[in-house]
Amino acid sequence: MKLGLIGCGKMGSALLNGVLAAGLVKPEDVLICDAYATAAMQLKNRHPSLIVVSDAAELAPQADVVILAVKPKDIRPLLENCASLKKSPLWLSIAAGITLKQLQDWSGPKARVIRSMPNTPAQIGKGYSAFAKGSTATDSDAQIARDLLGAVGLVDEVPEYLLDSITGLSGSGPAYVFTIIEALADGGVLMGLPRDAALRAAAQTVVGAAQMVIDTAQHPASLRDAVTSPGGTTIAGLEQLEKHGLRNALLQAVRKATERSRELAG
Ligand SMILES: NC(=O)C1=CN([C@@H]2O[C@H](COP(=O)(O)OP(=O)(O)OC[C@H]3O[C@@H](n4cnc5c(N)ncnc54)[C@H](OP(=O)(O)O)[C@@H]3O)[C@@H](O)[C@H]2O)C=CC1
Ligand SMILES: O=C(O)[C@@H]1CCC=N1
Repeated sequence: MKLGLIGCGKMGSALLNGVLAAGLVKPEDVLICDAYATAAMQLKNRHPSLIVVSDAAELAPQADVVILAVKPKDIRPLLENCASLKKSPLWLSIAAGITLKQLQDWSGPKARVIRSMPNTPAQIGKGYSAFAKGSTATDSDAQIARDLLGAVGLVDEVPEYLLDSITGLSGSGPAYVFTIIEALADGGVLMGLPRDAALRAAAQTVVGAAQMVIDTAQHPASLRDAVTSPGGTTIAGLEQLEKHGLRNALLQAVRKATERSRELAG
């Protein structure tokens, strides 16, 4: 399979680094391009066998599958520019908000399109992605999306209407969790821990707690109860989280981000 990547920015490079690390494709079978040439060269420096081409119109006919990793606003002109090419790849968009109907309208009625939403932990094989396929895409196209996204973490096929909420939760979610880790570490510093020790303790606590949710399949509330001794330290901390609205802050973050994803469709 010849894989193309259009847009070698933060998410495109995270995804490609993850796919290459997983060994799903060889770098010599991957074509890349970016409007900002330095972005493509940074990837090329890391994986010298990657093939750098000048633009999407040059890349698309040479690839079987193309990951579209440009900003939502750049998708339409890019696809319309490629719609008249003789050979069309399977388009795998990761753009927030851009719908299957838009992808199909802009790429032409025969084009095969998939809309997906990965997240940056894909870079280390710990991503979460969801995708939905367009009406002309086949089951084997869905399998390709499952293989590519699955090479860098967990993946689910979902009805398209769920993808904005997925974007608000797991697409944007790493940023919420980074903020939580930073704030936990600040708390440790406030209480006298050296900064590096506080950051290490905070990050590993988040990793461990998340892994327990996945491995034990227990409800988070039940796992939390096991930490929370009567009259102990944890309940004193939890009281403050409730008082200062952490739970509602996270609910509202996912709600706003989901609404923003819906707005991005225009
Ligand atoms: N960042 C994240 O965590 C996630 C992002 N996404 C989605 O991924 C997409 C990319 O986001 P992100 O990586 O953050 O963005 P970046 O801005 O980091 O990367 C996009 C790159 O694409 C380039 N580009 C724009 N137009 C073209 C074109 N026609 N041909 C080739 N390259 C082009 C841009 O160049 P220039 O800057 O010169 O325009 C830029 O270098 C977005 O649609 C976003 O919604 C999805 C999941 C998570
Ligand atoms: O902030 C954004 O719009 C992108 C989409 C999901 C994560 N980052």
